[in-house]
Amino acid sequence: MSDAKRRVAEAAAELVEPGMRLGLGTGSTAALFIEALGRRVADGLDLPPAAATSRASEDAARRAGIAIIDMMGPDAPAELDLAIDGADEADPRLSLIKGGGASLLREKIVEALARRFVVIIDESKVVEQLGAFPLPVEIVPFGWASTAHLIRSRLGVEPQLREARGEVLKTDNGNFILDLPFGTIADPEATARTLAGIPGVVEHGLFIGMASEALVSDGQNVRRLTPA
Ligand SMILES: O=C[C@H](O)[C@H](O)[C@H](O)COP(=O)(O)O
Repeated sequence: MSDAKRRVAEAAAELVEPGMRLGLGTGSTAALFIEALGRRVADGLDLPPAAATSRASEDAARRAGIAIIDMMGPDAPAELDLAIDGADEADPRLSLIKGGGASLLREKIVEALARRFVVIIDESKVVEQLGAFPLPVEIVPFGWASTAHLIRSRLGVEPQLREARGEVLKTDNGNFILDLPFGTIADPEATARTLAGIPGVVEHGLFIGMASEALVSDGQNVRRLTPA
């Protein structure tokens, strides 16, 4: 699917116009978008500093010659023109599961600022119902097992603490990730509300009502999807 990722990344880079305030996503597809955007910047596209959604994307943007906003400082923006990011699943309403790369919190903060949020995905990510991809949830480390118990009892799913290289994974924000293997999420809004009401949950990877459109590729063509 790397041809598909490259095609949507390049199509997304063509959406960028001079002066646009951008949000830069995270993950393998977003990384290809950042590279493609960097080539346009090298060719003279003039952009104000962009908001990156992870340390990895900040580094990728700097390598590509794209200036970055200090999102820890007082100049973090109130609005962006366009955010571009990948996703793990998208349903016909363009409700998304995100966070496979553990960056869902910064992604949600940045993408909520965007007047237009374009999702770039390959065909394998388009689903009728969300949930085959385990739903990532960012939680604070304090009491993480208690938070997992509450999630289990309120949602009937067995949370898995995410590890990487044999250690508990820490996000860019110093938090942990629980992955929730629902199989199917019958009511994403209700699931999102339940998770938001559990102490210790910082944010979940359901992005509902945020995406304006998706660019989807099978490796040959790119089609545009809007929320059903
Ligand atoms: O935390 C990571 C993000 O939500 C990614 O955008 C998502 O996991 C998709 O990544 P990829 O483009 O590598 O499949």
